Amino acid sequence: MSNPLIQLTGVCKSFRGNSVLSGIDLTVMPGQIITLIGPNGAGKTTLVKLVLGLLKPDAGELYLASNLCIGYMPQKLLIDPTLPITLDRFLALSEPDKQKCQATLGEVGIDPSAGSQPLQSLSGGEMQRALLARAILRKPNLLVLDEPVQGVDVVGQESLYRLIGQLRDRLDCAVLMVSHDLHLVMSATDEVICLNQHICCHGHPDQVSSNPAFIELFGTKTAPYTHHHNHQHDLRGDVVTAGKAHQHDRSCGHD
Ligand SMILES: Nc1ncnc2c1ncn2[C@@H]1O[C@H](COP(=O)(O)OP(=O)(O)OP(=O)(O)O)[C@@H](O)[C@H]1O
Repeated sequence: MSNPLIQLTGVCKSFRGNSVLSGIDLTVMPGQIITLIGPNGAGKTTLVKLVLGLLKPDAGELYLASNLCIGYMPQKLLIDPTLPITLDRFLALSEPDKQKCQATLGEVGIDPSAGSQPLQSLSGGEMQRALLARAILRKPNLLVLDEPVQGVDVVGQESLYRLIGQLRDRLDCAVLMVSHDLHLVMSATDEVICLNQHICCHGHPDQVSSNPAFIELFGTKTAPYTHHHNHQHDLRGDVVTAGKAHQHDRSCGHD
């Protein structure tokens, strides 16, 4: 059996005496996709920063594998609107080989000719894909993604999560990501960790969605509902049946 890439045992973190994380146990195995989910202020980004080594735990153990190579995608990147930087130059800061950068752009679904565009001119979805391209340039064995679909419309979110799954398969890397929407990541994750300063519950997304601790945090209305697809969606995400589009709910007759 392979060794973990990351292992946290009993990790605690406080800021100015306020406990933000306590007793956190987390193991990330090679190839595994783990999603951290929790309300605002739950400590998700703090946990990510501990994994990245940007913060030190106050207590507990943090083990990082010696061969660990992390590709990080931040929640958002603030760029001065007057800064003259193209997408190509932005990627060159991480990887000087232009061909590799162009190939990576293609891999995340951006036309490589967009590389000459100012970074500030990219749409929200393109920017997230550009950040993902930068994160995978170093061929990491762990991708850390802090709210990767932020600012992306619902159809784009699904396709970005699909892309993350494809990248995991191709790069054979693990993924640790933060999300606010369990519904959307249901099919894209192997394990969900529901965090609210401590780990409230964890496991396969199906188990977590019916866990009382999850329902207490997110309510039954947001508890995700899943279905198997035997139908098509239109561009807005509605289901197309016999030429008519409708939105999914629990009363749908189809799978
Ligand atoms: N450097 C810091 N100094 C003081 N407090 C901090 C610091 N970093 C985070 N906090 C506090 O820790 C708590 C957890 O913050 P964190 O950003 O980890 O939450 P989160 O779950 O990622 O939230 P969100 O979903 O809103 O992004 C918040 O109350 C925040 O104000």
